[in-house]
Amino acid sequence: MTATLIDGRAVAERLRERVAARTAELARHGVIPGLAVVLVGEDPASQVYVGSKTKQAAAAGLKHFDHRLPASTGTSELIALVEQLNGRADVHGILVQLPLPAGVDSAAVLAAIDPAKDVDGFHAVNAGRLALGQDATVPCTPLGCLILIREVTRDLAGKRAVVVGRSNIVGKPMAQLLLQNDCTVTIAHSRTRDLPQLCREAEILVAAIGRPKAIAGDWIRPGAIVIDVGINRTVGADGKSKLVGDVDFDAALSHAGAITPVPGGVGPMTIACLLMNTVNAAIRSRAGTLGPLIGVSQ
Ligand SMILES: Nc1nc2c(c(=O)[nH]1)N[C@@H](CN(C=O)c1ccc(C(=O)N[C@@H](CCC(=O)O)C(=O)O)cc1)CN2
Repeated sequence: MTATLIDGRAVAERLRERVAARTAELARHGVIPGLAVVLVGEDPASQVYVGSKTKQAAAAGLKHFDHRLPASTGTSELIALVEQLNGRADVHGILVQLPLPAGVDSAAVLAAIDPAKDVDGFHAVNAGRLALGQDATVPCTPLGCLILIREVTRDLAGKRAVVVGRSNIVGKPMAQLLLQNDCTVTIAHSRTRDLPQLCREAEILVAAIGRPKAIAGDWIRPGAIVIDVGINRTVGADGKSKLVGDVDFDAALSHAGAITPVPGGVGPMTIACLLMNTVNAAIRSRAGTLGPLIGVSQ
């Protein structure tokens, strides 16, 4: 068996087209969704991600407001900026790029974001609403993973899903989304016993551990849907820098039914979902007057 590749770049492009179309409709009502992007320090990967976010926001017709601050910026200064952005009518979404420099209290900064403008879905109010099955802004990476899974099958009810990784921004919300879709969900982590055997039970396997090729090919149940969230920079045999996922992709190809590549899988979906969340925040800000939210099911 050779797995079908799930093309995250193509799915993200289609989602961005839907975002752009909805943004154009909002513009006819005088609303331009606005995204404030806060980048602290000089982390090279963060600079690339933030650059892609602002470029893609502009291409979809959103406004973006860039705040690039030195690594020496303190927690209280950042909170003051967030509070100022909370008060602006032209800012519908606030994104604080992570990781923040050591010494900044990230939790305090994220907690300062108005939950209605929390387009990353990291605020406790949104995490709580998601857990309760209420209308919530869902973190971009797990939302992107769900959309990719639904590209393969809409028949999720009763499926055995294993999420490897228990972070607040990927593992836990991913598990909530799968649960909402009637999967039987297990979250595995570094203390899980017999991880290979647990993974072999998974009809849907989401790997979000941040360790290159940690999931071996023979851990994968034949025909499983494998979603690889890992983006690990390694050095290839040729001495060049190479991105690899948390799954041993080459080995997994002969076991999985469908699999996301790295790069070109989950990563592009993260940014497309951020744009979707921002447009949805703009729609919600006008309490029912601007029509439906962009959904995952179209
Ligand atoms: N505030 C946030 N910070 C971070 C988030 C987030 O969702 N919100 N997620 C990650 C980084 N991230 C977005 O910010 C992100 C990571 C990767 C990609 C992506 O498109 N990756 C490409 C490869 C790009 C490369 O060459 O490095 C791919 O997988 O194809 C997009 C966004 C941490 N911080």
